[in-house]
Amino acid sequence: MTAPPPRRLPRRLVVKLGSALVTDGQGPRADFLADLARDVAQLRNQGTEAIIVSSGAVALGRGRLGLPRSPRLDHKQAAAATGQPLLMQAWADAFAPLGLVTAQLLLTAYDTEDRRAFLNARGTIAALLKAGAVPIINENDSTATAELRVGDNDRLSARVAQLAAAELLVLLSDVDGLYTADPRLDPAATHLSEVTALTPVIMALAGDSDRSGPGTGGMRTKLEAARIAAAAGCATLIGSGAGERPLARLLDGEARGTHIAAEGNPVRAYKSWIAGTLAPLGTLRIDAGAATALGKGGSLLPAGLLAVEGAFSRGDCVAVQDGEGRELARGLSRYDAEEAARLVGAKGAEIAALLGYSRGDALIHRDDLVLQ
Ligand SMILES: Nc1ncnc2c1ncn2[C@@H]1O[C@H](COP(=O)(O)OP(=O)(O)O)[C@@H](O)[C@H]1O
Ligand SMILES: N[C@@H](CCC(=O)OP(=O)(O)O)C(=O)O
Repeated sequence: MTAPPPRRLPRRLVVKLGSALVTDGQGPRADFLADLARDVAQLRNQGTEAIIVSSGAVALGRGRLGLPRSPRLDHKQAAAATGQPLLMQAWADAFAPLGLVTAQLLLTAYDTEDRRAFLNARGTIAALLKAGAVPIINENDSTATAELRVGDNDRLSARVAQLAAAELLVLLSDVDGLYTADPRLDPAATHLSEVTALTPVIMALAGDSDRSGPGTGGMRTKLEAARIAAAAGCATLIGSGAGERPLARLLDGEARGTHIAAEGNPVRAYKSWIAGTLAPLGTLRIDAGAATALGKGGSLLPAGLLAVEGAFSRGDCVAVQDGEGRELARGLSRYDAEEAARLVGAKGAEIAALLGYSRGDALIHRDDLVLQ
C-alpha cells in the first residue's frame, strides 16, 4: 500500500484529544501528552499555530474521587471539578520541558453561540497565541447546566475551530478514521480516507451514539463536528492517537486518517455569516477618507466617524454608510452605540482618555468587516 502524500500544513489547527488518549485507569498518560506537546512545538516552528481541546477531566476526577462511572450529572460535574486541575497540571508538565506555557479556557455552548461571548473568546485565543501560549480548552463541565452544555468535546472542538478561524480540525481518537461500520463490531468494515460531503448515508455509518468506553459520542459526534467545521470553512481529519507522534504522522501522511473537506475557507464563511445572517442594529456614518481606507482593505477607525445611529451593543452588526446614506459595508462593532458616539472623530491614542479604557483602535476591525 502506498502512503498518502504529506498534507499542506494549515496556518492554524485545532487538535481534539479524547479521554481514552489523555488518561488511563491510573491518571494522565504522561508519555502521550509529552509526545503531543513535541508535535505542537514542531508545528509552531513550521509556522502552524495549534489549539488543543482536551477531554479527560471527568475520567481523571472519577479516579481521584473513587467515583464509579455513572450517568449522574452531579457526579460527573464533581469529577470534572476535581479532574480539570489535574488535567491542566499534566499538560503544563508536558509543555514545560519545551519552554512553552499552557493556558486554560473553559467554554460553554453560550461562549460559542452568543456573538459577544464568541468575539470575546476569539479575542482571548488570539491574544494567547500571539503571546506564545498554548491554549488548552475543555467544556466548563463543573457548572454548565444542560441548556449550556455542548455535551461532547468533538462538537466543542468544531466550535472552537470556527471561533479561532482554524483551517483544520484534527480529531484524535482510538480509531484511525471513519469505517463503513463500527470496526469494533464489524471486522469486515473498511476504512474511508476521503469524505467529500457529509450525506445522510455517510452520517448513518456512525450508528447511534451509545457506547460503553470512556469516550462520549463515538463516531457520530465526530461527524457532527466535521459538519460544523465544514460549514465554517474548516476541514476535518479523524485519526488515531495510538503510537508515537500521532499528530505529526497524521499530518505527514505517514498515518492514515479520514479527511473531510471544508466548504470554502474560514474567512469567507465568517464574512458570509456577518453579511448574510445578521441584521444591522445601527449605522456608522463615515467621511470620504475613511471610505477610501475601507476600500483599500483597512479597518474603520473613529477618526473618520461622522455620526452614530441606533442602539447597538459591542459585537452587534452595524451598517457603515457614507455621508449621503449609501451603504458601504457591514461589520461587527467593537464598541457599543454610546461609546461610539463619544469617539466620533477621535484618534486611536485618544480612545483610552475618552472612555477610560480601550478595546483597540478600530471601531470595526477589518477581519469583522464586509464591503458591500
Ligand atoms: N463507522 C465507524 N467508524 C469508526 N468508528 C466507529 C464507527 N461507528 C462507531 N465507531 C466507534 O467510535 C469510537 C470512537 O469514539 P469515542 O470512543 O467516543 O472516541 P473519543 O473518546 O476519542 O472521542 C470508535 O472506537 C468506534 O468504536
Ligand atoms: N469534557 C469532558 C469530556 C467530554 C468528551 O467529549 O469526552 P471524549 O469523547 O472522551 O472526548 C471531560 O473533560 O471529561
